[in-house]
Amino acid sequence: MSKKSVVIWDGNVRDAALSILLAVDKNQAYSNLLLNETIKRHKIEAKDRALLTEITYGTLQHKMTLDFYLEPFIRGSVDHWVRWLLRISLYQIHYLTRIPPHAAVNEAVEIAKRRGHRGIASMVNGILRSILRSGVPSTDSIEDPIERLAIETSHPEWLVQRFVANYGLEVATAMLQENNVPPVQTVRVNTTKASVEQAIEELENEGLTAQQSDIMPECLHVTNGQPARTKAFKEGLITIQDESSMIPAKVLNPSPGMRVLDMCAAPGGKTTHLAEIMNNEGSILATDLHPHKLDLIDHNTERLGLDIVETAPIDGRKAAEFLQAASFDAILVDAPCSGLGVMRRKPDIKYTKREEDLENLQKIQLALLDAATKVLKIDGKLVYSTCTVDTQENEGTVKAFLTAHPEMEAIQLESLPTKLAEKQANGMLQVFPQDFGSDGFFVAAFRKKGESN
Ligand SMILES: C[S@@+](CC[C@H](N)C(=O)[O-])C[C@H]1O[C@@H](n2cnc3c(N)ncnc32)[C@H](O)[C@@H]1O
Repeated sequence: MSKKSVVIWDGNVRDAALSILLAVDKNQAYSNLLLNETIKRHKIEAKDRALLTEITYGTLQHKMTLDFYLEPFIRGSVDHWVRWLLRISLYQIHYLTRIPPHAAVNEAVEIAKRRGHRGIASMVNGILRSILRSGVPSTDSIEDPIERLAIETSHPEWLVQRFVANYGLEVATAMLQENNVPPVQTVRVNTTKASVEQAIEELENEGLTAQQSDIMPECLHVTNGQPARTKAFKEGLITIQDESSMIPAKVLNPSPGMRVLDMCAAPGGKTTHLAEIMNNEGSILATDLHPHKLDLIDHNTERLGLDIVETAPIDGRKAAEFLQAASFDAILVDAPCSGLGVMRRKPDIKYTKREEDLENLQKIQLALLDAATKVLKIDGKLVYSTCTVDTQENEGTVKAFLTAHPEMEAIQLESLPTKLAEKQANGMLQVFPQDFGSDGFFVAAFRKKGESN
């Protein structure tokens, strides 16, 4: 968050949603962080929490579509906050069937009176009631298919264009639509402390609903309740993590006793998974460019009771200057990336990311991988992962890396659950959000060849 934003809570869900969205827009606050902070600070109860989350995320997710729907009904210019009020109100009217439209209009009018004056309230009332009478306009009038898809799914045109060019219209459309579907909460069971059955039982004893995933065995889908607030979490039985983020450690699959490097490790979601897979035997060096982020890794390892992890502030691109050559059995490079696979969780990314932001990422990714090869043992395994859906940063980086490193070879992704293993091709796996309802993610694996092979 660039500026500290604090949202006042007076029990009015729509007003709080409006304040969050205004802060996200004006101060470049992150929607997920500000929403969580608001809920925590004001101890907002479950019912209000669910509606606040739904209205805030939903409005942000559908912002461009809502603007298209509102356009014919707005005459002249309206204040910034009034536009956001119209968006949250139309979001409820158009997308939330359980809220009676007149209730959404009345709430909007009250907020307009409180924040503005009677004149604004009457304009808001007029606009919303006109939409209720005549319905929202059809997108059929948009001739250009990319522009239409951009408006219908509320993504900027450059992104739609890029996805279509990379993956074709059908896959891109499914992905753009899925980005507007709220994610399922998932947690990873710390198998050094509890079995999957025990973790489910603990969570259910605390009133949550959890089921084992049919993809990743150590993953639970939590459909009711807040796992981060449970005793099971505090006692280190679980980690909050998206199911796709569990793939890289599974693919690296280090054996107990190995020496492992996790090069871009903070906040430690994958470091701790690696330590669990190693049954807390061996050693892991978890490094990150930003020293202040290393505390997050330490907190996580402590909570989970994993003591084989050491942390160090190292720029991964310079790893060979600080670490012994050919000294690691296995290395994970979970690289900085454009994050286009996680837009469901962070819808503001859609509107703030620029195409030029993506340009330098491959250079950093290649520099990290290059350094990793130097500190990897012969026959050692290297896994590269990103939480993005972009051929340049994923397949493109792999191709450039293999060209520059004849001593490295792409290898099959092993130890993956069948449904995921089936999707790999040439030592690479691209998961789209629409595949399993998890984040968009990419993983590739390599082996360092010996002298003679
Ligand atoms: C995708 S996140 C890592 C998430 C982490 N692996 C996890 O599972 O919790 C990428 C991380 O790379 C770090 N980073 C960025 N540039 C780096 C560099 N040159 N060397 C090391 N780490 C870097 C960022 O600080 C960020 O924490």
